[in-house]
Amino acid sequence: MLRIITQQAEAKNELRRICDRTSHDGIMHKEATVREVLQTVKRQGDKALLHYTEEFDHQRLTPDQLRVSGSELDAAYQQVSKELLDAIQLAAQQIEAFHRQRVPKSWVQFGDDEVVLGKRYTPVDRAGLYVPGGRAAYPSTVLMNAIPAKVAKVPQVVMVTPPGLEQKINPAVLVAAQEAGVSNIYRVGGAQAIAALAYGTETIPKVDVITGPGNIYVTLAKKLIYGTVGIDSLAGPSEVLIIADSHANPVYVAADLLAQAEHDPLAAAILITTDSTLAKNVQAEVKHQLQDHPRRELTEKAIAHYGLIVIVDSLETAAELSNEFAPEHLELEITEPWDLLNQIRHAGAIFLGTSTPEAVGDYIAGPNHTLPTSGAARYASALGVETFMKHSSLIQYSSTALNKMAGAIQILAQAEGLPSHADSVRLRTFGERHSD
Ligand SMILES: NC(=O)c1ccc[n+]([C@@H]2O[C@H](COP(=O)([O-])OP(=O)(O)OC[C@H]3O[C@@H](n4cnc5c(N)ncnc54)[C@H](O)[C@@H]3O)[C@@H](O)[C@H]2O)c1
Ligand SMILES: N[C@H](CO)Cc1c[nH]c[nH+]1
Ligand SMILES: [Zn+2]
Repeated sequence: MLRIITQQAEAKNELRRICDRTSHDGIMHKEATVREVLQTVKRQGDKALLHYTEEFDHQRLTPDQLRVSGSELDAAYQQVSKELLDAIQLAAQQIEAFHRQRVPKSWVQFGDDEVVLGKRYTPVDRAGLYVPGGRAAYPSTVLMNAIPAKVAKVPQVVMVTPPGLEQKINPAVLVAAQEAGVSNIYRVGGAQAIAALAYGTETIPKVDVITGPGNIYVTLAKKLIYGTVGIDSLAGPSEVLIIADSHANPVYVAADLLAQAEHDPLAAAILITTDSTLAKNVQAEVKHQLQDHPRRELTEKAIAHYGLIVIVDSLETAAELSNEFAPEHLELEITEPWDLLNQIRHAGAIFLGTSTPEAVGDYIAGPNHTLPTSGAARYASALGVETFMKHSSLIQYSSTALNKMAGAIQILAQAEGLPSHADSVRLRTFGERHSD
């Protein structure tokens, strides 16, 4: 049952609890498991991957099965319908068109005294994509991760994904990977896959950056491994927060809540509304739509633990509560969504108006669906081309410019107790060492 809350203080507490659901005490024992998995893969390589795949995915693999073979990749095309291939290709075009619009560009600026400053963008050498595959297959996530990497011109893009039942990865995932130019695919999921990409094993190459969403184990592994390797963001169990007024359709609102809840028992689905009738209708509609739901058990779990309806007195209050939650997806199902937009400060992706279900963004609109969750939208953003790039600062000084700045540099260096810093400037300008 989706609960309805009317008290602001209670709503704030509940929203905090839901936001923190991936870090509360009950989850901490999972962190211990993940730490052990990371250490064991670091020490034992492929042997550990096979061990954990048997333990967590219940699949017994041989070392040569870790890498998906060319014949399996070819066969995948025979196993997807023409309609599915067309949809994958359409989504790929839309995602590529969106991501090509804002490719970071190197720049230089010429200032006074022949000073040149700038930034030079370069791709990472090797990227590793995590494509989830525990409770659903995600060909859309392949595209959302591989296409920005390709646009960034990353020379080598590899992918990991859970082995699937009977060692068979969903063929749509394999087709999407080929359409998007992934060079190698490895049959391993969970924290062990993240460890393999971060440390490298006999079969899987060590990468420079790991991107892609995943469940709590994957997300904890990314958090713990950061620094050994770059990561995109903490894109964990999905969440949606919908702000709706009396004009919203309860049938659509309920469907949009369930569309995120069905991802994971740890998914979150929240409605904040100014209309108490809508609240009751959505509550009834969620119950109705769950009746024949093919993923009823897990969706009901998410709704029961991390589902919520809050009734508020104004859209301003709704925006304020939403900002505190910082949702992965925010839907504005209100008559004037653009008017409320300037009050929204934190959200991974914002869907405006009643004809924009979040699923449009999951599959086809073009913006990336790999988004920060559990409050990370307060400081992080959607995956993008820039995730696969870094920039080097460019600085060139003439002797005139150096002479002008020499005094200030030496004073700062002395204040920091770093005499050689001061010398490196003084020797070029006056020719005396600090000891002279
Ligand atoms: N935020 C985003 O951008 C975004 C996008 C798409 C999907 N998602 C999320 O991705 C997740 C996909 O989850 P999933 O489970 O379907 O697939 P997944 O691939 O993320 O996780 C499956 C893996 O988890 C590991 N695992 C399962 N139980 C374990 C246990 N008890 N101990 C240790 N490891 C264990 C297994 O090795 C398995 O391969 C969902 O939470 C979904 O909401 C998020
Ligand atoms: N809603 C997910 C991000 O939380 C992305 C997705 C992929 N396929 C379906 N949905
Ligand atoms: Zn989704």
